[in-house]
Amino acid sequence: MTTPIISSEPELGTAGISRPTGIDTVRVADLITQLLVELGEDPGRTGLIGTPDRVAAWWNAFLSPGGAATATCFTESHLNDQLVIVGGMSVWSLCEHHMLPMNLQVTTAYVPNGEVVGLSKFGRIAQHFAARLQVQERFTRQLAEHLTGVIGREDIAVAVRGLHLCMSMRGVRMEDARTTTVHARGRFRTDPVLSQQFLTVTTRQWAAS
Ligand SMILES: Nc1nc2c(ncn2[C@@H]2O[C@H](COP(=O)(O)OP(=O)(O)OP(=O)(O)O)[C@@H](O)[C@H]2O)c(=O)[nH]1
Ligand SMILES: [Zn+2]
Repeated sequence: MTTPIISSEPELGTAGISRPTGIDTVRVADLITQLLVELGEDPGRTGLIGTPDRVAAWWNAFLSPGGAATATCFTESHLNDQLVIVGGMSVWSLCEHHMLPMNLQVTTAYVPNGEVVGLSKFGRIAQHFAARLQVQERFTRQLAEHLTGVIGREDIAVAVRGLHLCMSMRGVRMEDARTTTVHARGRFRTDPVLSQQFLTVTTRQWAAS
């Protein structure tokens, strides 16, 4: 039987936002020691002393990066037709098929309607959804769906450009491959001008980076 590439749906929509944080670092360090042995290494040699603890600490930090997926909003009653694009955000996640890093460059956009969202929150929310074993497409959708809840309307667009180490440092070994995913909702689906403005700004930012 073929294993589906996107095989699981660990978190639907905005559900599961308060994921349990913290792992058993002692147990994880012990497992890393076992892995080193299986890989033919001597976990007691000088260079590897402390490695299992460091790896366990890294997993702990990766899975619970701090910062909730909540957003601070400010009333701006006169603002109801401006396009706000926050780009240049870069987060690291782990591909769930190979457990190798993927770098995700994220651009988000929305149209305020009497309220603006604190800009840093777009980055924090992106970090929140990156801090797990992921696939880029699911990350993109989770971010868009969560932001829809934050602004209380559907007028959200998210574009992500991914560099997958499983595709560049191993396997097919294509170092320049980049994957682009776009999730447009509300007016970003129905208004071609808005959609075009979003894509133009996004692609210009990516070209410049
Ligand atoms: N759609 C999608 N695929 C991904 C993502 N990250 C990794 N993959 C792919 O997951 C697939 C796993 O394919 P498999 O055939 O099971 O694994 P594999 O033999 O290691 O495949 P190769 O990478 O081609 O060597 C690969 O094609 C990866 O490129 C992602 O974020 N989204
Ligand atoms: Zn992979």
